[in-house]
Amino acid sequence: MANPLYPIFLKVHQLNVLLVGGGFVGTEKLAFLLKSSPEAQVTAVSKAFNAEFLELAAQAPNVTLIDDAYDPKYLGAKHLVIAATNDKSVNRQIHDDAKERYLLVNVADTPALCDFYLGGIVTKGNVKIAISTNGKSPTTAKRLRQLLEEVIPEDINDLVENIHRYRETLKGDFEYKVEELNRLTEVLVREREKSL
Ligand SMILES: C[C@@]1(CC(=O)O)C2=NC(=C\c3[nH]c(c(CCC(=O)O)c3CC(=O)O)Cc3[nH]c(c(CC(=O)O)c3CCC(=O)O)/C=C3\N/C(=C\2)[C@@H](CCC(=O)O)[C@]3(C)CC(=O)O)/[C@H]1CCC(=O)O
Ligand SMILES: NC(=O)c1ccc[n+]([C@@H]2O[C@H](COP(=O)([O-])OP(=O)(O)OC[C@H]3O[C@@H](n4cnc5c(N)ncnc54)[C@H](O)[C@@H]3O)[C@@H](O)[C@H]2O)c1
Repeated sequence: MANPLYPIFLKVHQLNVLLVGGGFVGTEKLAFLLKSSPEAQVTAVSKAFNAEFLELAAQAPNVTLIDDAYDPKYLGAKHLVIAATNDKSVNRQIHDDAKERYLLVNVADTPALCDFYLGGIVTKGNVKIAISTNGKSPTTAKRLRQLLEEVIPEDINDLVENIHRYRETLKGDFEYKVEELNRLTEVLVREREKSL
């Protein structure tokens, strides 16, 4: 089964996102984006915004609302585009205009037109896990997110912070640092193997 998706972790507070559509789906996409990245820079264009969308946007420092129908001029100076209107032909147009400009585009109602998917996201301090089902079952991505939120301990971040601090103290060449950090953390894998 082919699953060629390559996950990356975007700094959306330093990228410009265009979100078209301020209805149910637009709200869902904005909510998950802001949950993970509260300072995401988002320009939202829609003929109308629902109350929940307006409330979310009002609390976010970098969300700008534009009451208008989609126009290709809104693609200017953007890095990422999310099309979430309820008009398939408009969503298709946004896709085509974005591709013409080499922008990455997500069309919420048409997986085949997406350059990237938004995923289920688990955050525990500095640890972030993104989940996708290759576009096949968003409900499964949500359930896996909930499961991992439960089972991954909150103090996983203490481990990361401690190893980070130790890493900062390491002198020597790159090869030595790699060996030392691997030696130190080997026990994490070993203990797990023993308990299986
Ligand atoms: C993960 C999550 C992230 C987020 O939204 O940020 C996300 N969808 C979530 C929830 C969710 N979405 C839908 C349901 C209802 C049940 C169901 O269909 O399962 C539920 C569940 C619920 O709400 O309970 C309906 C739906 N979604 C898409 C379509 C169109 C289609 O498939 O054709 C339809 C049908 C519309 C219709 O029938 O009219 C499409 C996409 N949704 C994706 C992501 C991308 C694939 C991700 C992957 O690879 O798994 C992709 C391809 C594009 C995109 O949107 O990026 C978020 C959970 C976040 C969380 O809780 O942690
Ligand atoms: N990806 C997902 O997670 C997911 C989930 C459910 C539904 N969908 C699909 O997504 C689509 C959107 O559904 P919805 O429930 O959000 O609809 P909705 O009616 O709640 O919202 C649509 C929004 O698009 C805006 N809009 C319409 N035409 C526009 C234009 N030309 N320019 C700018 N804004 C415009 C409207 O003003 C409205 O705010 C549907 O096709 C639905 O099947 C996707």
